[in-house]
Amino acid sequence: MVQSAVLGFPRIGKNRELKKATEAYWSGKISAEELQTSAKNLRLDHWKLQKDQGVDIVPSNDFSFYDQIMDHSFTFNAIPERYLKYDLSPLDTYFAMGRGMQRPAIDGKPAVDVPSQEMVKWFDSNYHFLRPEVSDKTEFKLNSTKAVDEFLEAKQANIQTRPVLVGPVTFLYLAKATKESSVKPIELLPKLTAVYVELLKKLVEAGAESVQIDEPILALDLSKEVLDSYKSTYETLAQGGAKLILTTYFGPLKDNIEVLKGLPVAGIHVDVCRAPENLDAALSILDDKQILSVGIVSGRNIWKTDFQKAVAVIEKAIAAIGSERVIVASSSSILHIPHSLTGEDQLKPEIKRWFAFAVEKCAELAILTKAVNEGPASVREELEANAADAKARAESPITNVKAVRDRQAAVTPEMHTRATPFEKRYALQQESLKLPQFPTTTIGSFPQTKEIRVTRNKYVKGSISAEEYDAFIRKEITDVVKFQENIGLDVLVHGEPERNDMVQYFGEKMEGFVFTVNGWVQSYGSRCVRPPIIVGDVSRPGPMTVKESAFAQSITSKPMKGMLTAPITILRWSFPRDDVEESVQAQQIALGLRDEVLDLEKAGVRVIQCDEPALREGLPLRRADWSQYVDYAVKAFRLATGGVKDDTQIHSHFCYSDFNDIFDAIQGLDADVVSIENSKSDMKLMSVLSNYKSCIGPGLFDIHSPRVPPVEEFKERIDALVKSVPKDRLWINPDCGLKTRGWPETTADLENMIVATRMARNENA
Ligand SMILES: CN1c2c(nc(N)[nH]c2=O)NC[C@@H]1CNc1ccc(C(=O)N[C@@H](CCC(=O)N[C@@H](CCC(=O)N[C@@H](CCC(=O)O)C(=O)O)C(=O)O)C(=O)O)cc1
Ligand SMILES: N[C@@H](CCS)C(=O)O
Ligand SMILES: [Zn+2]
Repeated sequence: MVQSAVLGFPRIGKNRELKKATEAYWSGKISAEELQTSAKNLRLDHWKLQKDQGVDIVPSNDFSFYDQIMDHSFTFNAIPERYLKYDLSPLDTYFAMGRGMQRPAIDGKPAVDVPSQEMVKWFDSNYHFLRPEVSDKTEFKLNSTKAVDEFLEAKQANIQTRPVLVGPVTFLYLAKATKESSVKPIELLPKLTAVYVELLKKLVEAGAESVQIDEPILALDLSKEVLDSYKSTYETLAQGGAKLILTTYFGPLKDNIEVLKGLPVAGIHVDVCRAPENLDAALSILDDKQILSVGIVSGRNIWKTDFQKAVAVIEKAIAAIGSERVIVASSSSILHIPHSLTGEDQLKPEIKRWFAFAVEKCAELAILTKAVNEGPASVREELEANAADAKARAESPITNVKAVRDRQAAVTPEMHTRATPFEKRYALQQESLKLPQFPTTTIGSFPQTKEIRVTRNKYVKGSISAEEYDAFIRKEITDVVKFQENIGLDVLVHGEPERNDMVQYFGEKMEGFVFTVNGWVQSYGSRCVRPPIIVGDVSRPGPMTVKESAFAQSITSKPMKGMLTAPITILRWSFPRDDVEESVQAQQIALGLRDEVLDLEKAGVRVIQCDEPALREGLPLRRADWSQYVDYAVKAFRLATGGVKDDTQIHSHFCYSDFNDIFDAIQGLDADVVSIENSKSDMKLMSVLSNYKSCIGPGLFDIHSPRVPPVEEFKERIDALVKSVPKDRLWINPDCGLKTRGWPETTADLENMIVATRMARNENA
């Protein structure tokens, strides 16, 4: 019999219970025990839910208080010394690794001041993980039995789960070596693998029938050294005695499939949503006992699975190896999609029928499994309904809007190019903006206070009027503008108080998108987003930001930066269509933004920032596919911004990435100023900065942490930057927007940043 499996379930909870409980713990409103109880209840709910939908193999240890990779750092004792010296509880040590900690000495306990670990994107998704840090001094040992405890917790509730571990090769590949270390992380594999064996033995003792071991890096281009390490690593892991299902996802395995041949694992999992060719590749290397887990229900998008096509794929696997050896699975963890469609009653029924969220994906897995086990007739109604939904979507008029397609057909190469080269137009901008050396600015958002969120919530629910909400937003903008003037920033922002989210807000203003009320997806830690869904051709019916930016400019003599989200970020942080190329969707969004940019310019806004933080994460996982992506991504940005006058200054912003990979693309955007996250990545940008041809503002402080760097730290960072960036090209700014910060630390951060900038100006005048 074929079995169904989920590789990981969203942990945040139907109503973001985990977010609320963790944040309540951080603010001292609930105890550690209360937090643990909430987490336990959620885990139990989620196991039951998956079982109730009919899933055979449900995961455990997919739960995390902050991030599953950080859980592994913690489990295997890859905890940098800086988190251990304060004698914090294990839970607080863990959270300090995730979000840093800064607190004064209290009750005889010493003051704590420690930044968080580096946060990076999980492959090409909008989820972020905390990069493990290792060194030759790291003493791997079993520091936590979380995986075993959660397995036993489920067992106690009579639910047999399959524990999930991130594989040791992936863990070390994603890790970085501490500065003092002379060892490459991957060289630590033998030491780390020995501890994995210990953990696997414990899981087997506890009763685990099989263990899911995730090696997603197999979808990347890998060096021979990394590929060669699989054989010895998995031969050692076999000593743990667990039946291992080695899990790959997010892309084609291509030649990497060869390293899986002959590995002592019970089975392998491949993603056939992203890469249908993985099926044949996997079938070609399995031995005559190994299981094939077919990842056919997408863990990355919200579209209903095409049952007819999926059944054909599964039947092919069954024909090749027999039904006892086939598992029908989600393509990856379904962490990346919202919890459930229940309650999304605002969605038009004719569109809602196109979607499946996490709970519905579980039901899809059960239906597909039944279809192949008991024959299509056993689920005839479901198959017919699914086919009718697909047909209705294909025939919907919103998927092909003539006016949008005509406009796309009329795009010319000239529309992508500014009239004058950077050097000349920057001189004109300097003349008009009159900015000092090392101009200071922020990335756009200021603290989204409880009051802002609650007021917006009232407006959305209709308990305050549009006029009252507008007046509230104007007051917020006024306060933020006055604050920036007082503190001495040079290029101001309006603070983005009217925006629920930098992508959702724009989606809501454009045609072609739909929205959820509760479709939250974890982005990092307790932070969630509600990605809009692109269902049809996209266009912009009217101005989206002009009212707020023009108002903000009208109340100050300093330059006000208009703030937009750029095409690729709108596309990537939404759920894109799967029936149209992403390049086409990016161009549609770009045309809408082009109109907005020109309207802002007309309204007297002389500096316009188009944030493109998702540019790096959009890079395909394989280098061979990069140039095609970079080409349309860069064109989309240039189409959005290329129509402005010479003295209108275009900014862009990037965060959370390894920029070395996209440096040429960033240069290709032809923006006048870019701000780039830098503070947490050990200033690793420095090596490429001197090659950048326009102005650049490497971020000076980490906005994810409440920790306030002292003036000296800011000054050291500026001094280091002055050595790499020409003095007339360096801008000073934070890493990213300040929306997640409170006002006290925002004020202190910016004050310190400005004091340090003034010191640097005096020294470099
Ligand atoms: C820059 N980043 C972003 C990414 N993706 C996006 N789509 N958007 C981004 O900004 N990816 C990379 C990074 C990830 N960083 C972040 C940073 C911050 C958040 C965040 O703060 N998320 C908020 C939710 C934001 C939001 O949608 N707010 C709405 C609804 C607020 C709300 O919860 N309202 C309550 C009622 C009010 C109350 O009592 O507080 C409710 O609905 O119950 C709004 O402001 O209107 C978060 O809270 O997690 C995300 C990613
Ligand atoms: N303008 C946005 C960019 C975040 S990446 C902000 O400031 O929040
Ligand atoms: Zn950012």
